Amino acid sequence: RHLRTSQVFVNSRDVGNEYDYIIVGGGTAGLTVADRLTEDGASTVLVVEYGELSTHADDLRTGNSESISTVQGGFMGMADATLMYDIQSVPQKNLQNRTIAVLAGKVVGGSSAVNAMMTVRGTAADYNRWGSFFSTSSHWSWDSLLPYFKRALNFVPPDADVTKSANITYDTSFWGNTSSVRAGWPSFQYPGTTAQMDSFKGIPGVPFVKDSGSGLPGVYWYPTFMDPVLVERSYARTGHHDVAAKRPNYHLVAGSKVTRIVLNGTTATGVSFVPVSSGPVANHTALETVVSARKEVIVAAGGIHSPQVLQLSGIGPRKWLTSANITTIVDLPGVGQNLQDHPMIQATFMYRSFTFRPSPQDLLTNATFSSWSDAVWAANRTGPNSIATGNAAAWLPFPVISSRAANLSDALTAQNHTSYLPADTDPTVAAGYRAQMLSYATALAANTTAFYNLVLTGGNTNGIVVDLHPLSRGTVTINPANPYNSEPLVDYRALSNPLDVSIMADIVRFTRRYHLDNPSTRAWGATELAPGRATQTDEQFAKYLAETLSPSEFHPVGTCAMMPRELGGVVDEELRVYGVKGLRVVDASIMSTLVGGNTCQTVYAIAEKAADLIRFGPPKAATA
Ligand SMILES: Cc1cc2nc3c(=O)[nH]c(=O)nc-3n(C[C@H](O)[C@H](O)[C@H](O)COP(=O)(O)OP(=O)(O)OC[C@H]3O[C@@H](n4cnc5c(N)ncnc54)[C@H](O)[C@@H]3O)c2cc1C
Repeated sequence: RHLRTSQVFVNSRDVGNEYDYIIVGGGTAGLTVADRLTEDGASTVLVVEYGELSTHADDLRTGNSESISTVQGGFMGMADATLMYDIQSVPQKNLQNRTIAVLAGKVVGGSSAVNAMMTVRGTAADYNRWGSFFSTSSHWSWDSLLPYFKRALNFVPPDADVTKSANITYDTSFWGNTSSVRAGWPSFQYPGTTAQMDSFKGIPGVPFVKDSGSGLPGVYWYPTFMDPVLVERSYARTGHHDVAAKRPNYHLVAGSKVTRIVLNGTTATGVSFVPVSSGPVANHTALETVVSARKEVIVAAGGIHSPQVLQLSGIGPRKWLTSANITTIVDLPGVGQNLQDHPMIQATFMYRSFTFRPSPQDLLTNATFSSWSDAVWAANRTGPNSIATGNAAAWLPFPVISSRAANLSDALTAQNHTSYLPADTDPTVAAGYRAQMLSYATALAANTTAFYNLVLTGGNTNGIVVDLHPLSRGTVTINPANPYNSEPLVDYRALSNPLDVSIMADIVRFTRRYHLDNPSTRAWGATELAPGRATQTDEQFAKYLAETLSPSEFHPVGTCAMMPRELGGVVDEELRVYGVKGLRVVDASIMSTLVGGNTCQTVYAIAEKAADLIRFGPPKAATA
């Protein structure tokens, strides 16, 4: 059975024996790299993807299911179980043993098919930090990534009338216009959103930034991963797969799980995969297909599954591999360590006198507004239904939100960092953690890294704030009881570094200040619903966070970190796996430290840069 084009297969029988490149995972990064590598018309690429190609008849123009293409609300994809992996974290010791849903997209397009479409970058300091772990002349820096951010997305400015009425600012010099992945804007904004942004002027020191792509922290507008003409999600499948699938040198096999990278000694020579439909299988089963890579294997299975694929292939911490009965080919202690994600903290406020109309709540309570909204959507796909999760937020440095930035910075420097890692952590991984914490200690006291995120929706209630740089580090481990047929064990190790409580407490305290003790919001009459005024001290916050914290905003990174090997790194600056020839990792897992923003745009930029590293090698200055 062939799907859509002759290059896309659901049956391994149709796959060739040998390709120049094999890409494990047809997600955000994998499809970007595949598109770029096949642009020359000559290099042959096979993408092996666990999920299916969405061929739903919901949308005849793009073949996407409505769960994927619908923009409104931004959450449809993640609520569709057919598109998501079914993973629960291990019980979180510091969160009253709660388990947490680990969300990741399982479909051609990966998590870009199901994400909330917020199109943001981190700050320049976040990207410079990655390079700083190598040298001052590293080619991983804001300046060297900016061209790849521009290549990654095609920015389409917002409608002139909406721009004017909502006071949207942007600067196209930070954007490109060539990619088939679009950064678009809804054709409507709620007036309360602009008011909520302006109200940050009531707090001294809050920066306002003209464009979300400028690498600066502050309050700003940002676009949506959306095709502004179709008013549908724009993602790696529509922007890269659909482009590459027209080329005879691009093949993708869907519904196929890579079980291991095939190694000849310590050289990657291909991959082995099995049909997902076959259910549980033993390793080296008769069902497996082995395909050879003439040049390279590129692992792009995402922050949760890339470390799993490496570990199943014998590349990882020897102790974990031995316990799962897997022969160690390369003892690489960092594989699956250093898990980071953005914790979401509940801080819920409700306004009694929010007079800005219409507001998002009117969609539910005002029949006239909601009928108008449906009518303009039906007529020409405009109006409130073109908003995903919103386009405005505050991304603030720690000294802006906390009076104890210098104290917490000193406390972080003075910590015995290793004591907050699992007891058997390899010394190289511990050294990398220490380097990260020292870098964060500087960042906590500086105005260049955003720690605080509050999304502004224009409504009369607001409930979630995000810690953009948690200090705690988790793990992703193959399940020793059944490594080939179970999802990996994901342990966020939430709040394992106790300073996270202090930082998150200050994040909530600042949110209180914004809503309750701010001349610009006073008239709105905010009431605090959570945590409630009784929660004041760090100790009280520790209890509140244990009860309510979600350690994930679905942005897992760091598990195949780009760091020097002596700092527990898994890949070098060219994203090559240490100790293995012909093998790279290209996806969210290579971020050594989280960026202060949702991760998808950064993944696209990493993948664009990786495609150049693969085709042309490192930039000239870096090799000189
Ligand atoms: C629910 C949700 C909401 C989010 N919201 C936002 C947002 O609003 N804005 C934002 O910027 N970011 C958001 N993100 C994060 C962002 O989407 C991800 O960081 C990014 O897409 C990750 O890209 P990736 O290439 O690393 O992994 P993915 O895009 O997840 O790709 C990995 C691919 O590998 C496949 N795979 C895994 N294992 C195997 C295997 N063994 N064999 C074959 N294939 C395999 C997977 O099926 C998947 O297709 C969100 C993520 C989620 C899950």
